[in-house]
Amino acid sequence: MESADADIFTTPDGRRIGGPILEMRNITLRFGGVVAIKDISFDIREGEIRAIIGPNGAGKSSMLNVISGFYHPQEGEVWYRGMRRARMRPYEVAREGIARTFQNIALFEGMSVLDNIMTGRLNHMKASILAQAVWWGPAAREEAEHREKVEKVIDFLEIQHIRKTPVARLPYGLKKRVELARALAAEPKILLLDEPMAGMNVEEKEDMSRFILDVNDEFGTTTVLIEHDMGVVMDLSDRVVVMDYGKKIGDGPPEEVRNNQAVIDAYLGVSHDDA
Ligand SMILES: Nc1ncnc2c1ncn2[C@@H]1O[C@H](COP(=O)(O)OP(=O)(O)OP(=O)(O)O)[C@@H](O)[C@H]1O
Repeated sequence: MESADADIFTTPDGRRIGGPILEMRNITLRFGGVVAIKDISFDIREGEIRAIIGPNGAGKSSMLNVISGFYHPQEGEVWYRGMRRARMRPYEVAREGIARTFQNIALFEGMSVLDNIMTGRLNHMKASILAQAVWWGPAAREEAEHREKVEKVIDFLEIQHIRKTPVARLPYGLKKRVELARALAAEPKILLLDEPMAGMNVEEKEDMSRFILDVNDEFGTTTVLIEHDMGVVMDLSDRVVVMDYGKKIGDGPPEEVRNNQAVIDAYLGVSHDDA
């Protein structure tokens, strides 16, 4: 059940869920004549794993792009940490603590894993690149601090063995893990994952699921994910928003959504009969 208010509670697996950290209020997004999102409202509570699902073209990526500041809705409000968010550019949203991964991996292929993850720290760098070049001493100190944060992420995601490897040489599943590492290196309050399991084999999915579950405990992060693998969504999520043709047709814990007739009709019924 969706609880009425911001009571703090603990999930069966021990994660503490707080009040809403992000609220989408009556969001409508149009591209010319196409209405990608139609008057959708939902909230994301601190510490929870919140999934957005729906058939192809339902508007999931558009919603993620509204959250990340890439798209600006024509109507509606985004409330973040109790305040209405002004229109912001993606880098400003990132600076406010919202980091994301992409459906198609967006890493620097020629750079090492470590250097890719370091780029996740850019928002935290006080000195400009130029200043860093000139004032060598402070910049070196700052770099050491960033390295420490990055090492924590590398340990957490168990990728020490590939830290020097150019990303281009990695198998797909590890690339996805490096993307997650880069997002985590930004120390986000909210982590947006766009199809984190896409293209992965079973073992890679299991690893990724474990990391997503543990991320809150380790870094205090709230996670929002789009995912097509229903098994993963049902296992991982605390609550699920279901979209279809830009509308919200379901919202609640996985078992509730799974039994929602509108959802079954639109999406789940045809291809999934897993218990
Ligand atoms: N930049 C854009 N310009 C025009 N139309 C767009 C744009 N982005 C999305 N749309 C349209 O908005 C609707 C929702 O698309 P969106 O990509 O958000 O769906 P989705 O649920 O993420 O789909 P998928 O699961 O296939 O990734 C679609 O009709 C799509 O064609």
